Amino acid sequence: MTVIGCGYLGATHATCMAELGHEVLGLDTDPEKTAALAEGRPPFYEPDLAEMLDRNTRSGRLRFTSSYAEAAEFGQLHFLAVGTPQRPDGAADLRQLESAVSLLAPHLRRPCVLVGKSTVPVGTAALLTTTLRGLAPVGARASLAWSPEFLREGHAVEDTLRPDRLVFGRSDGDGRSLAALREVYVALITAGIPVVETDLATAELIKTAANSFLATKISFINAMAEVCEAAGGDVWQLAEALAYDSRIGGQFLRPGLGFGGGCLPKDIRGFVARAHELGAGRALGFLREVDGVNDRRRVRMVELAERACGGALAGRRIGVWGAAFKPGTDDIRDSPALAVAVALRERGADVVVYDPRAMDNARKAFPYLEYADSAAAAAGGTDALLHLTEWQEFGEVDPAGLADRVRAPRLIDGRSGLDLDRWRRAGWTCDVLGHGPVEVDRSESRIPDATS
Ligand SMILES: NC(=O)c1ccc[n+]([C@@H]2O[C@H](COP(=O)([O-])OP(=O)(O)OC[C@H]3O[C@@H](n4cnc5c(N)ncnc54)[C@H](O)[C@@H]3O)[C@@H](O)[C@H]2O)c1
Ligand SMILES: O=c1ccn([C@@H]2O[C@H](COP(=O)(O)OP(=O)(O)O[C@H]3O[C@H](CO)[C@@H](O)[C@H](O)[C@H]3O)[C@@H](O)[C@H]2O)c(=O)[nH]1
Repeated sequence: MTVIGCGYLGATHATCMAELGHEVLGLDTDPEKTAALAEGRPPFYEPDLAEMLDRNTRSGRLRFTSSYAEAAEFGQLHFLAVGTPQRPDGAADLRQLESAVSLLAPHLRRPCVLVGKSTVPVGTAALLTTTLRGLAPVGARASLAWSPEFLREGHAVEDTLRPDRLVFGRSDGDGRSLAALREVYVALITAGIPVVETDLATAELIKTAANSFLATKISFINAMAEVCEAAGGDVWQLAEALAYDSRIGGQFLRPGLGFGGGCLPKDIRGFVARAHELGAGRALGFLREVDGVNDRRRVRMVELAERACGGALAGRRIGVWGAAFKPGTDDIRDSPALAVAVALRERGADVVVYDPRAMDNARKAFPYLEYADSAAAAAGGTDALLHLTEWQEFGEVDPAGLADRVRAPRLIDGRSGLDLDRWRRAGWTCDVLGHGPVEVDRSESRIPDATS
């Protein structure tokens, strides 16, 4: 099989497929990426991936190329894992997918199945089927299926090898695609992973619906945080009490700085845009509010920093702990932490950032921010310290040792994971996003995605 597009999703998928015993050829148009992968080095940080990649490249089961002719010759199953980033108008940009199918199709010589794994607006598989039919030689008998991916960065390997479910979407009467997918995933299916076999449109929709639900859950609890701030309630206790209700559950109910990353923000916007095209825009109106609540978390964080600095940020030094959009990854796409860091800088603060894994990516994207090489160094000499990505390392820092190094021992916690009683005992003033009085109407304010 081949895996076309070897980014966060594709490199992990290719490696895990090889781990399951398949012969895999990964293809990417970025030669630096394929060169690193071929040497067994992932071009990004993902726990457990490096060792598995190294093992499978050394065994020869996993290889990489940038040649579509080679890929067409190699496999009868071609997974499509290229990017579907957000367009300026909010819709999904499908050019990488269109290009991948257009480049592969003319080389196909024997019956094969293309399987989309990228996250797409409903109707994309039908469009790509037309492209495929137009460009593939008749004898190739190429068909297209859609099997969306649900892995989380930071848990990508375990999520690929032990997913909650598999979704196989295929066009009417295309038993060949289903048989091929069942064969590829036989080990997982035998282990009891549920499979939903459906049509192409439903498969595409399942993915965007899942991400929309997750985003909605996060924004729901962050909306409760806004109300708690106004009413003097404690959103953490509220979340805990909701989580005991097994119908609600505790996952994706952590209040704080909200969601970022290369998936949830763009996927809810792409879903809204597509629903409008289909004349079903009203059905997804609530997702705009989900997005709006999420934006306001970033605005609120900046306000808390401003207040902690006596009302003005100009000339103040602010330490930012975290650059990745969440712990466990070096991915900074639409990172809430960096959006806040950039907004503080724009308001005149000197901002110094530290992240255990995402420093290189952050430096490349925001060379004008200052970077420190440790959590303690980022805190040094600051007027306020912001905890914005909940890496375990930050929870292990001794606040007493840090208090002497800062200009003022003020912490603002935008995430969970710090023992704030300990920080307070060490002399720190601690504000928590989600507590404290609301002072201004933020309905019109917005901090745009700093990484777009
Ligand atoms: N990152 C995740 O955790 C995750 C999880 C589930 C689904 N997804 C979805 O998977 C898709 C890929 O996401 P990602 O995070 O891996 O993106 P990414 O940007 O990290 O990877 C995309 C890769 O495709 C390559 N590429 C672009 N055009 C190409 C072409 N024509 N031929 C071959 N390679 C090409 C790029 O060089 C890049 O390496 C998106 O649709 C995303 O929404 C991502
Ligand atoms: O209770 C929570 C849970 C998460 N987050 C934030 O939400 C964002 C997304 O987190 P997560 O969903 O764990 O990360 P992703 O790797 O982006 O994974 C999502 O996006 C992928 C790409 O579509 C899907 O495959 C996954 O199923 C889906 O969880 C991050 O910024 C988190 O900090 C919260 O603020 N509160």
